[in-house]
Amino acid sequence: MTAVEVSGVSKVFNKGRPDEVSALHDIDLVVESGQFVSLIGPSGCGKSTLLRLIADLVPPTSGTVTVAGKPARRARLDQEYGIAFQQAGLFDWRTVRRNVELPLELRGQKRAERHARAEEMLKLVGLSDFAGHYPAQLSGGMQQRVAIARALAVHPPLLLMDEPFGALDEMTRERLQSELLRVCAATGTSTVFVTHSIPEAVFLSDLVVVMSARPGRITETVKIDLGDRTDAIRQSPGFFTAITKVRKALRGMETAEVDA
Ligand SMILES: Nc1ncnc2c1ncn2[C@@H]1O[C@H](COP(=O)(O)OP(=O)(O)OP(=O)(O)O)[C@@H](O)[C@H]1O
Repeated sequence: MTAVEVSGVSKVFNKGRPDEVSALHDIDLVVESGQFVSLIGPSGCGKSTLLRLIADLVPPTSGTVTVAGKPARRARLDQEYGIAFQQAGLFDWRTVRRNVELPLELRGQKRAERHARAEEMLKLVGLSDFAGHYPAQLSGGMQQRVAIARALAVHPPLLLMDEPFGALDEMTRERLQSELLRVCAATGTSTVFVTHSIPEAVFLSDLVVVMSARPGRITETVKIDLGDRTDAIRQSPGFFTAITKVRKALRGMETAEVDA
């Protein structure tokens, strides 16, 4: 089954008003089960809007969005996906464990079950020792890991992430990228990931979707075939070749030479 299917989707904000914005035009996108797909493109090209459409946080003006074989609204109600945004969005007054338990509480899960699942997720992101801490006692990277643990707590088949590592330093960012891939592989989760970073998109993805400036369209999808993502991959010729390919696609120069 496909994880996400976006067909002929356009989005116009404030339609018919002077401040009308055509944010997305005729988007077709398929994310296969277990695939990691990144969205990249210039600021304002509609990456976040596309992610929000998949999450059913905004409705499309035209076209259809299917998640796990269901209309986006049904998928949202069934909690078919987890979301993690740039700000970790944790609740300050809840401990780390109780932040991770929140989506399970909303599902009406029993205390012991919630507890066990939260422990399992925190172990997965390497934060077992911090379960009783409050978010303010953690670094930004640790808070992001809690947000990822929370997004994964209900074992959603799909993870939607909007620049989750944007505010982090380069070393932490690279470490979390590797952790995220490990967690997704362990749980079989499909991911749609918005980023501004070409190396990040290439390192993480099976497919990098390149979008053009407003109204956002998909101009190219670049398949990334790098095998196991060890740290050594970041130094490999294949990694740099893929980066150049995405950069060319972003510049709209499929054939011309550009500096790598
Ligand atoms: N709720 C809204 N109401 C009106 N316009 C909106 C709304 N949300 C987004 N837009 C507009 O839609 C366009 C696409 O915005 P979006 O946030 O999706 O872009 P983006 O590619 O994620 O940008 P960035 O890379 O800067 O985060 C922008 O012109 C933005 O102003």
